[in-house]
Amino acid sequence: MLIYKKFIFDSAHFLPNVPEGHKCKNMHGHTYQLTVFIDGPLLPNEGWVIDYGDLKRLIKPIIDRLDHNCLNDIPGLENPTSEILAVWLWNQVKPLIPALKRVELNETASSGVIYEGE
Ligand SMILES: Nc1nc2c(c(=O)[nH]1)N=C([C@H](O)[C@H](O)COP(=O)(O)OP(=O)(O)OP(=O)(O)O)CN2
Ligand SMILES: [Zn+2]
Repeated sequence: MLIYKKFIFDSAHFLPNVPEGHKCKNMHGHTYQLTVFIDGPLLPNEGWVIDYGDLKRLIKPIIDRLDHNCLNDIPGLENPTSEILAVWLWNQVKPLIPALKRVELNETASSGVIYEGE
């Protein structure tokens, strides 16, 4: 069974590698929405795959590194496109939650990325 939990965070960024004149060369901010999907068996006693509270406890410290910070200042996020941030989030979460199946990251209401590992 696939379950999910969403996290919202606000971060500033700019994209250093876009051409001069591209709007994303300028520092700006987004309210990102991250959805993590966990795949596992329905545990018969608990009646759940994993406690949503445990997901929050494990993932919130990662989100706290991003929230109200400039992504470009974080090692590995020097070029913080949605794609690179999704891979970075995957690499942070996967060791903590091996049952991680997918991350979905929305940068805006209309733009986002889905990553399921290599
Ligand atoms: N493939 C990618 N393209 C773009 C990325 C990205 O991470 N991956 N990022 C940006 C910028 O961060 C930009 O701030 C967001 O662009 P966009 O979705 O075009 O934002 P808008 O709010 O202008 O989009 P609307 O069309 O108004 O919804 C650019 N490209
Ligand atoms: Zn942006």
